[in-house]
Amino acid sequence: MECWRSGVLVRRAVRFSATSKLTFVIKLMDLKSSHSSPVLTDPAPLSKSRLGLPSNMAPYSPAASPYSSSGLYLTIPRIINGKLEDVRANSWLDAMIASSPPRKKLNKDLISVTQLDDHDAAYQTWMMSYPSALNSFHLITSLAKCKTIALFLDYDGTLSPIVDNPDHAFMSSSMRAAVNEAANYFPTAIISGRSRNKVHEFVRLSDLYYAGSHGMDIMGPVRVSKSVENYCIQTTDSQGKEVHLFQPASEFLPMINEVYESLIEITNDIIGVKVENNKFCVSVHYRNVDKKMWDEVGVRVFGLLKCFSRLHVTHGRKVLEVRPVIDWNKGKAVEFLLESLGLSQRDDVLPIYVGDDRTDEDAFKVLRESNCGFGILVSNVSKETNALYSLRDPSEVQEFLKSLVRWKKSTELQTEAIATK
Ligand SMILES: O=P(O)(O)OC[C@H]1O[C@H](O[C@H]2O[C@H](CO)[C@@H](O)[C@H](O)[C@H]2O)[C@H](O)[C@@H](O)[C@@H]1O
Repeated sequence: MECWRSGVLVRRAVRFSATSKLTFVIKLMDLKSSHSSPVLTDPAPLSKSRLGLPSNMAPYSPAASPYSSSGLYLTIPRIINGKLEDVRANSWLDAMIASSPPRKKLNKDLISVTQLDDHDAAYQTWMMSYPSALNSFHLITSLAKCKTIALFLDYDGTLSPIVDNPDHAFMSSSMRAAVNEAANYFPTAIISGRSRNKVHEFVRLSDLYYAGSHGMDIMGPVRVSKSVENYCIQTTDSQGKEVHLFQPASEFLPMINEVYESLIEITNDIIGVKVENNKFCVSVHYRNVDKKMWDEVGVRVFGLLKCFSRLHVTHGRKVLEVRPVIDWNKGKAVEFLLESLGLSQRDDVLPIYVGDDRTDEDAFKVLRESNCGFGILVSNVSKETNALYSLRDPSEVQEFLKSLVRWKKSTELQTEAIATK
């Protein structure tokens, strides 16, 4: 594959795969020319010294990249001996299938009783390690006693069910009411892979915080914490309220737009592909693509990305996510929001993160490792995870949120009764 020269944007014909024998005209960037690019010459956009934040906000380290420098191999997590391990895969298709477990639509007419039993047995066994947050509710509330719960919620697959058309992933009004009530009682943030504006359009609630682009676009409270303040732009939200905007990947914006245009161009002949601009990242959906063409989608996306050394691809639910290679993710966003809210490093705070996707694992891991809160994985299939508890689907998430509010109201009533005695 050839790229462009001397930092000048040119269009070139690129042969993507020997099998398809198709030639596409796309815009590409030359790694060599990167030295003359204002976007690429800068060091990583977020560095320890520049941000002045703890080591957990350190810049991206190539050694930690899931991709080799050649871009030919990627590491994907697989369950080996019951543990999450990185294994190398050189097949796009393998990786895409491995990281996109099928949505479980049980058609009992088509699935044999044995298959159903096997699935249920595996799920029940898995739930012994990741118990239902509903069944464990008393344990959870005993942990939360005398503490402030901070709620972090993923959007797709957590607050809205997974649907074929990403533009139609609407939240039910009952879920909206449950989230709204929860936000009245607990500091609450939505952390999504979507652009912040888009997830806000879906949720349409004002009393919570939003982090879009997998945490790379955070609108949070104006906070006294000096450590985060310097990296934020003070602005006002749609209600005119003063807020802080934190966008650690802002210098990637031109590159992301460039790649977005190219991805549309190189995939427009594959039926079912949808390319979504999520501001600081781009999603290439293949949910509606014939399975025989998944490989081709991967070849084209990874082929294009070879020419963008500062972008990489992660896997979501039947989606390839193109992202800047900075050490920033949903886990970092949780830490940042806790810090902004004045809730970090406090024994009287219990952060709870609810999510369904691979990208949510970063947040689960942060909570698990800091030992200050926990994750709840939304899944109706067994999966290796850093979460502590599980919920089957968004309807159980809704029930969990309502239960938390009921519990909080009753503890407040009890406190009031004691105080008036
Ligand atoms: O972090 P999230 O809020 O979970 O966002 C992750 C991606 O979610 C969306 O895609 C997923 O949901 C779609 C709607 O149900 C579904 O069609 C798609 O197959 C899923 O991957 C969203 O469209 C992506 O941009 C987000 O990155």
